[in-house]
Amino acid sequence: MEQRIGFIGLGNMGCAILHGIIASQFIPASQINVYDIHPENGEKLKESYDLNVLASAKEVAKESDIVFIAVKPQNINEVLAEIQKELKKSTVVVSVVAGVTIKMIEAIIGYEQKIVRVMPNTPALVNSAICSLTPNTEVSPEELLTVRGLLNCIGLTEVIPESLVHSATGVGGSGPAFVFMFIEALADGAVKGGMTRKQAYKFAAQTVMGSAKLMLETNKHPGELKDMVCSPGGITIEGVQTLEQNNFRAAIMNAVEACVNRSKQLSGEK
Ligand SMILES: NC(=O)C1=CN([C@@H]2O[C@H](COP(=O)(O)OP(=O)(O)OC[C@H]3O[C@@H](n4cnc5c(N)ncnc54)[C@H](OP(=O)(O)O)[C@@H]3O)[C@@H](O)[C@H]2O)C=CC1
Ligand SMILES: O=C(O)[C@@H]1CCC=N1
Repeated sequence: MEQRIGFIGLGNMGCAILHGIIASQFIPASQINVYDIHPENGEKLKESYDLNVLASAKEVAKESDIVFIAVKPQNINEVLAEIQKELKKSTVVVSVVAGVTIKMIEAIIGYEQKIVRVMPNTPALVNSAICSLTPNTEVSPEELLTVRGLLNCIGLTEVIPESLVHSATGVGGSGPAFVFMFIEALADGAVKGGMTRKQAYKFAAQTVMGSAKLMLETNKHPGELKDMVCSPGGITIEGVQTLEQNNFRAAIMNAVEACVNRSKQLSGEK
């Protein structure tokens, strides 16, 4: 891949994507341009990778063919306003900013600019992300394929209509936080039973990872996989009943719904 990739915003999400891309060796670090308002964030990356730490968002926009915007929603407008004049017509702007719609971005950098909204998640750091992609009409199928190819090196990808990005945010973007809470709670249960914290985290994390891998690789329904664990008159079904009595599923659904609603609010939807 000859394209030069730019990152504006080197926080949790920007760095997770960047580390994942470099670890995949899909492109050399020398083809990556980065900028963060905190110079130390770029300097820290420079200690590990031979990438280009630039002095402004403008320079990243000027020197890159694909520009990832990975700042918080409250900061994106200033970034877009700053880079607008530097963007080439051929540059693809990739926004991972939750709740900020393509129209909101076009309103600042222009309706002819190529934009892809992406909703990634932090497992990008270990090349195990799920990223949704939503292009505007300026992005050609080949250009979308290029961006998708880049994101395929950090995990799974799915092209979705913008109407589904709120849900992708709730389940994919925010989902890892709920999974980590679940892992912590699983481990607490094991610690209550006498396991050390370290052992409990290892069992809990591997159980979640293994269960997800089992589902993704067998394509079996989660209910069927749950039933495979619940021996008749056995142990697991006791726990399942407890979770049902405590509205476990509803609690998770409500958490995703809360994220969807917040995303809609950020997008100016009712
Ligand atoms: N974290 C996640 O799991 C996910 C995040 N996202 C999205 O990714 C984006 C970034 O999130 P996250 O990485 O968590 O946030 P972070 O705050 O960790 O990272 C953003 C970085 O950009 C910096 N920044 C702020 N303004 C500018 C600017 N004008 N120019 C350059 N850098 C700037 C921030 O500095 P400062 O700290 O001073 O603001 C910070 O260092 C958000 O829009 C979020 O919605 C999407 C999916 C998942
Ligand atoms: O919490 C947030 O706002 C970001 C977007 C999705 C995950 N993290």
